[in-house]
Amino acid sequence: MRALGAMSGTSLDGVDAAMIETDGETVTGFGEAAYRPYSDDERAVLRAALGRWEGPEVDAAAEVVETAHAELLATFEDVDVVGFHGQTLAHDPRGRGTLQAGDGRLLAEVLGRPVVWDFRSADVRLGGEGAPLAPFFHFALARHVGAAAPLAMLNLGGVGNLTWIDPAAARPEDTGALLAFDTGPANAPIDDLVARRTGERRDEGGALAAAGEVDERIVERFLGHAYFYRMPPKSLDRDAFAALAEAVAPLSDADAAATLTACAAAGVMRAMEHCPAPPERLLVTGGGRHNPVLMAMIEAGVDCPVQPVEAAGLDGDMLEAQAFAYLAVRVARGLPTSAPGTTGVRAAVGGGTLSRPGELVVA
Ligand SMILES: Nc1ncnc2c1ncn2[C@@H]1O[C@H](COP(=O)(O)OP(=O)(O)OP(=O)(O)O)[C@@H](O)[C@H]1O
Ligand SMILES: CC(=O)N[C@H]1[C@@H]2OC[C@@H](O2)[C@@H](O)[C@@H]1O[C@H](C)C(=O)O
Repeated sequence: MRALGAMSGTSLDGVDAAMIETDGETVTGFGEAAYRPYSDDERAVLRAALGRWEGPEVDAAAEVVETAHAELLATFEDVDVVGFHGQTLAHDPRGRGTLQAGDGRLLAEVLGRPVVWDFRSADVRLGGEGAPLAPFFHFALARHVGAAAPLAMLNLGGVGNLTWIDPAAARPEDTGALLAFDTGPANAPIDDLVARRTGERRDEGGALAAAGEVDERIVERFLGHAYFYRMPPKSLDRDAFAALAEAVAPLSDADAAATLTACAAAGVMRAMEHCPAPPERLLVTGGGRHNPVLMAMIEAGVDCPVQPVEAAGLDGDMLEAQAFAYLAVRVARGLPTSAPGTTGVRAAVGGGTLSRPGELVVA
């Protein structure tokens, strides 16, 4: 199938969309990709809805998400199925659940294509974390690149997530094939700091962090957070570490950026200790791989080579969009998308709702 995936990540930068060819098991090809940034006004609407479960802010955010996706996804041709992640506004799997803004029924109508959406709710209902979901795709990619030994994949988005993969397993849902979980906050606290202090959107190339000194006491206190004592699988809300912003408030811009970057790296180092066997290499995807200071700190703290996914011929800017294309095909085929090793769900489950054009009833 020619599947189109779309991801609007926790960094709130914009929508990534990418085509892949797959039967939901093997990836047979990669296709075009496109990106649509949110305008400052749109981003403000999304930001105002973060942490909310309902109300006018959430409705306004959903409209922004739907409009941006409709514009971007309509530019693709020959699409058999769309995987639409939406924008996570709130994530509390052990409490109120998980909320991704954007109605897939509406998108199916507008695009005239079947759309798979709401990927996380079923997993949460069955006792899972609802995240991360990219690991089943990471398993397919490990096969695609011909990995012969266990490897790890790290996504450095707003939040970080790690997947340890045994490519010798027959299927991703098999016991021992995958271990996945969120490592901690990654770029989100850095982006928020930079926005507050300088009005910029990110610490371009890690320049600010490179000019600062890490406050090790803050990093140590950060690692004392209960999250790091939980066994994986486990997942995080974007703003779960809000206290970090207060901790670095007294520091200079550069020292604060360096310290938050060190915290992101420290979360990854802790995470690597959970790998069931030493990985041959750590492949890094997501925007954080463009930050050389963050990459150097991670490299200094783990025992295996650390490389951007491009070293394996993959596209680290589009990998999550591709993941939701892949997962859409799995849902369409009735295959599972998460398992006890990836989300802690009680049994392997296929999460996602398939909506076809013509199903939407407007009251
Ligand atoms: N050149 C760069 N220099 C420094 N940081 C960068 C650069 N490019 C991207 N980033 C960081 O990467 C972030 C975007 O990463 P990405 O698109 O992977 O996140 P996301 O998909 O929104 O998040 P998540 O994976 O948590 O859902 C930016 O907000 C920024 O912090
Ligand atoms: C609830 C939610 O949207 N989680 C995101 C977030 O961003 C990174 C990390 O936290 C990961 O758990 C997940 O996204 C990726 C795409 C995933 O599900 O694999």
